[in-house]
Parts: sequence; structure tokens; C-alpha cells
Amino acid sequence: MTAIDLKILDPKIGQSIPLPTYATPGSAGLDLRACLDQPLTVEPGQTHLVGTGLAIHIADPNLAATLLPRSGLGHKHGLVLGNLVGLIDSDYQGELKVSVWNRSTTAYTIEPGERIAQMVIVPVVQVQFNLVEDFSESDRGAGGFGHSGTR
Ligand SMILES: O=c1ccn([C@H]2C[C@H](O)[C@@H](COP(=O)(O)OP(=O)(O)OP(=O)(O)O)O2)c(=O)[nH]1
Repeated sequence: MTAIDLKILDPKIGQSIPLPTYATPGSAGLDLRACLDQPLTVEPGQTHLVGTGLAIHIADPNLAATLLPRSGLGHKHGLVLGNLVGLIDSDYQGELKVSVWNRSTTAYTIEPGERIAQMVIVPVVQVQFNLVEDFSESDRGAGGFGHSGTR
């Protein structure tokens, strides 16, 4: 199990806003909460950048963090991420921010401390490119975007 340090930016974290925790031993994601002083209404079609009050420095270049929507918020209320997926670099030290996008036709009000997204730590492999004349043949070749049909 890899542990990374979490650095707290906002005094609300751990006080009025609890620290993120894994809900169950099998949880992949840590819920991130809206660090707001007052409720924020996101009108249909609008996006807002919402601070979490939390900064992490992953440091290990073999790891990154992804920010993903919470399924309940996304499915029931249309509140997803304006950037679809957030990618947190291992050398980022700023506040984690969540771009919330209301893709529904109904306004949604985020309460201070509400869990608005989830963060998943993922492995990263960096590559170096070697320029070649040809690829060795593969079964798929350049086929993609549905070329194999739907059934
Ligand atoms: O949802 C997000 C996405 C990114 N970040 C932070 C962490 C990440 O390491 C940094 C840069 O993100 P990204 O590389 O996606 O941003 P960019 O638009 O390419 O800008 P930059 O020039 O800052 O890299 O912003 C967030 O806090 N939330």
C-alpha cells in the first residue's frame, strides 16, 4: 500500500469539514468536499471552480491523482466535472479544485462541505519515444472507432 502525504490548506478541513477518508476498505476513491462559506447554486449549463481546501503533493512521478464525478450526483442531478476528468500531477502543490458542471436542466445548490467529486490515485508510466519507419504487424492494425461492429 502506497501512502502519500496530504497537506492541509484551509483550516476548515479536519474541523467543520472532515478529512477525506476511504468509505470502505475496498473503496478506490476519496470523496472531496466543497470548501465553501455559503451555498453555491449552479445553474443549468453553468460551470464553477470549487476549492476543496486540500492540497496534496504526491511527489512520486509513478503516481497521479484523478478527479472523477460522484455517480449519484452525476446521474441524479447532472452535476459532473467541467473538464470531465481532472488530472493531478505528482508535482502539483496547489489547492485541489473541482470544476463542477451542471449538465442538467435544473439548478443544483452545493452546500458547504458537500461531497462533490472523488479522487483516485493511479499509477503512471512515463514513456520515451523512439522514431521508427514501421510498426510490426498487429491483428488490429489501424482499425478503430467501431470497425469491428457492434455485436
Ligand atoms: O480538475 C482539476 C485539474 C487540474 N488541477 C490542478 C492539478 C494539476 O496538476 C494542475 C494542472 O492541470 P492540467 O495539466 O490539467 O492543466 P492545464 O490546463 O494543462 O494547465 P497547466 O498549464 O497548468 O498544466 O491543475 C485541479 O486542481 N483540478
